[in-house]
Amino acid sequence: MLTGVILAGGQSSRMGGQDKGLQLLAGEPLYKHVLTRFLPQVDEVIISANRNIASYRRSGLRTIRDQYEGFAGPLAGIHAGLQAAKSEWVVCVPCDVPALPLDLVTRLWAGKSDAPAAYATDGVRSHPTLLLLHTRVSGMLEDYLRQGDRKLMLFLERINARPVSFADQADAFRNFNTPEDLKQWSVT
Ligand SMILES: Nc1nc2c(ncn2[C@@H]2O[C@H](COP(=O)(O)OP(=O)(O)OP(=O)(O)O)[C@@H](O)[C@H]2O)c(=O)[nH]1
Repeated sequence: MLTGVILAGGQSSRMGGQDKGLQLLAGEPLYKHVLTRFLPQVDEVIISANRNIASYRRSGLRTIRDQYEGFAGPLAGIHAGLQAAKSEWVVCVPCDVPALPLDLVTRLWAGKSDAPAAYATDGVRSHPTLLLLHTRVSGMLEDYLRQGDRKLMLFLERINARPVSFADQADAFRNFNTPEDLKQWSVT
């Protein structure tokens, strides 16, 4: 069994504070585009959010809040996902990558080798929020967060996470941070 977690609990400051996952793209909330491509790859999807919980729950999906208050960043959402998962392995994706690879999970799974985690790269940049990880790293993550550390890439280095290249589909990582990004999508 594999649990999928959509990370949708950020502040969306570059989106003017408007919840990014709920912004409309082609008439559908951004997170729903992600869900369409993600759901067939996992057994269950959980939404990790910090506000507008009722809107996310309307999708019928289990929606959880971070245990670390105050928008602690993606690692806090990953932590909440690891706590909530019923499976040993969890795969996380951000709510703002509507073209995410359809073979994301298969390739992360193959690329992790014997490591407890694997994350995507587009051949140039790392995309650490597209991440497969084993629940056995929960304790380490909890210690890390409790010490006030928030840097996702640094944590992934500590647990020896493997990068997995998706250089053949770099466009799949296009994401949305500003209202202009959303407008651009409709014209391209
Ligand atoms: N659960 C959870 N998810 C988060 C948190 N911070 C960011 N995310 C998610 O992680 C992904 C990447 O976040 P960013 O785009 O870097 O940050 P953001 O806060 O959403 O947006 P900015 O404020 O504009 O940087 C997005 O899918 C966010 O929704 C958090 O504190 N908790």
